[in-house]
Amino acid sequence: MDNVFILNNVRKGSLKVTITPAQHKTLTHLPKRPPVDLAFTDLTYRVHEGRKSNEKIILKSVSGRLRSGELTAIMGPSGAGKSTLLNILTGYKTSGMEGSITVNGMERNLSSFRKLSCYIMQDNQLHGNLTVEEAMSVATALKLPSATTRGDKEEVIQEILETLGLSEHHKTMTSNLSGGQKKRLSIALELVNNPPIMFFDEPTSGLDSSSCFQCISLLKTLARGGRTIICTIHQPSARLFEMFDHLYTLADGQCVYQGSTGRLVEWLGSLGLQCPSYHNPASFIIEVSCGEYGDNTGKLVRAIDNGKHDIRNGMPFPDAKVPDFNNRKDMEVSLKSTSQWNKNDLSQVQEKFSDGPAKEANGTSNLQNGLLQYAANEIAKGKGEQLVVVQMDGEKQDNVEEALLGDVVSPRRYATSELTQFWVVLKRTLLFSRRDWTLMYLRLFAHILVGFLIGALYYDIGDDGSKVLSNLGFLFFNMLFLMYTSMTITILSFPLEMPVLVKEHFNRWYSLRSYYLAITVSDIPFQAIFCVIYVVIVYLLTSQPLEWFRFAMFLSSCLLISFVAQSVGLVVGAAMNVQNGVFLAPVMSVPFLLFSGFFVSFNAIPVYLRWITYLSYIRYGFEGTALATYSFNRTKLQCHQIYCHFKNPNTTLEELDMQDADITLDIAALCLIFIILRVSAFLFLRWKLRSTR
Ligand SMILES: Nc1ncnc2c1ncn2[C@@H]1O[C@H](COP(=O)(O)OP(=O)(O)OP(=O)(O)O)[C@@H](O)[C@H]1O
Repeated sequence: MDNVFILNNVRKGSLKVTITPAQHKTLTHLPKRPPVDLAFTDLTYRVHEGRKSNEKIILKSVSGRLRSGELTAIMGPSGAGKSTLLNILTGYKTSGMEGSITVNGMERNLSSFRKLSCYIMQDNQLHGNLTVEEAMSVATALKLPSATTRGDKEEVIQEILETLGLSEHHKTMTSNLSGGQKKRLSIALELVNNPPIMFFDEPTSGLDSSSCFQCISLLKTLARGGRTIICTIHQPSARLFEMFDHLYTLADGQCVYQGSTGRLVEWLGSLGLQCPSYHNPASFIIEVSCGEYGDNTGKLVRAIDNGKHDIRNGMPFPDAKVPDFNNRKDMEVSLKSTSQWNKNDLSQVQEKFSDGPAKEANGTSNLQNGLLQYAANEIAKGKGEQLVVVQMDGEKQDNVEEALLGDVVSPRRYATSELTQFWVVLKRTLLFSRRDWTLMYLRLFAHILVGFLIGALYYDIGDDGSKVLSNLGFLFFNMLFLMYTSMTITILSFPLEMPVLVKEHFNRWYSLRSYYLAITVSDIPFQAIFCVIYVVIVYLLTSQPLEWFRFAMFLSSCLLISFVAQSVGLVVGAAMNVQNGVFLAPVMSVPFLLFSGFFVSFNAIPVYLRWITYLSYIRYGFEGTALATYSFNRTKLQCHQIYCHFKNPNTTLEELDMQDADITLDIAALCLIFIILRVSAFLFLRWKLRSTR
């Protein structure tokens, strides 16, 4: 970032410093999007704690307006409800909310709104194994329509990276970027489709003062491009605070200030709260909200009408009295002042957007419309009716129709087809596997090492009639080893993907279906290769029958067991966190191991417990390998002792109650369990994504 900042605007008495980026960088290659204003009225958010009757109100009927072309800060003491408000405005939280949210004066359609907005969460949520350039390529491949040419995508990437000061680092791995660079990359990724509304949760957290300044000045530049930029921020320095155009302050779930940052001190002064000289106004409003100057929250909330008033530059302070909309005179006064505000707003907007000047001639503005609607509703409520009146500024309405209605008409939720999303996510996942070779080598090493160990332990026992019981132990161990290796890998790795998935899926990069398909398909070839290597080693070293069809059946059972166990890992990984999963998955497997037919034969199991054997995938795998080894008219085994009870393979099958078993059924059962588990994992993942919101 090489923005040069100029200081201006020295005012009488106190030094008033406005920091303005001297040189605006423009992003010319991004898709054109309309300016969008967001308003919320009487927003209440409740949660139930413990018992259902224990209700907690987090946001208490707050209202506000967030305008395009402005950088808005949502501030307040810890626990005031900033993140909650942001989560509601983004659409991340939807349940438990009351009140109305409008987009350019029209009731928000969440699905369309999410196409216009992006939410950049506090912890960046980036994949560390990609370079900046690769991460940007993935973002452009997913967020720009497939029709966009490769050249155009590259231009978009180059332009964004240059504007955000990341072009020097395009080959740097994301994990090696500094905190500020990671934040800029998060912004760059979302900027690809040029969302007109961008939400940031604590964009400056964890950054030093210089990076904070760079970050906020970047947000300011984005706002100056006509976007609506909203971020929560804890307690900015005076220098940062001055950079915000608009401040929305919460205290205890209520709005204590809404308006331009420049008028905060004056407004508080008018209410008898004098900000000490040389004191940071941002700190002062937080201190006031925390009650350090007495209990002023009620007074401030009433004065600002819980966010319905807006303290604008150059406008008289609103009457702290709440207008009575049943009183016609009050309503006329309010509407008159609103129309004045909007003329002012419009002239500001005209200055700001050289490419899209607002037309004063269009007259009625959104704020005025909001008030008109509010007034009409208030009057209607008095008569026991509910009116919904929506009037709009002509230009904005066109924009919204283009962006919102256009999207509603379009059946597509995403910029690209699900096939493209699948392909891009698959390629990205394979790239991670290539980059993260440690885990791959470990898995390969484990399969080879254990293969040789087992081969040495059970060396040459496969055709020995006196060692059939040991051979059955070998068959069972195979199941155990393949089950645990494939299951634990997924339990450990899948939940780590979750935060990035939440962000990317919420910001409409891809559908959950394409993502899930891609990540489930991506590991299957690796697991298959490891399994084949292991099976070849142990099959040969233990001298199992050297017939191709037996080997094929043996291998198929082993492969299916590892795929099914991997699916169990996916279900557990999708449904719970690593700690719970690591404990629960092996514990859950115990009944399946007990009822596998190795420890107790089917006929010896009490009738009321036999149903568990039908659910035990280990049983089908064990039966499959046992049949491959001893069924299909296998000739008698060699016997080097006086008497070998299991010399005849049929005796072994009888002992295991497998003489009537059919390997086709075992394979079919494993395939069915595999499909059921994969679908269940998808459903759990969908549930988890919804429940985290
Ligand atoms: N699901 C929930 N159940 C119970 N209480 C909740 C829930 N979500 C939020 N809260 C409470 O609501 C209040 C506001 O939380 P929120 O995270 O919005 O505050 P915040 O202003 O962002 O705080 P901070 O600046 O510390 O992050 C807090 O007291 C929090 O404990």
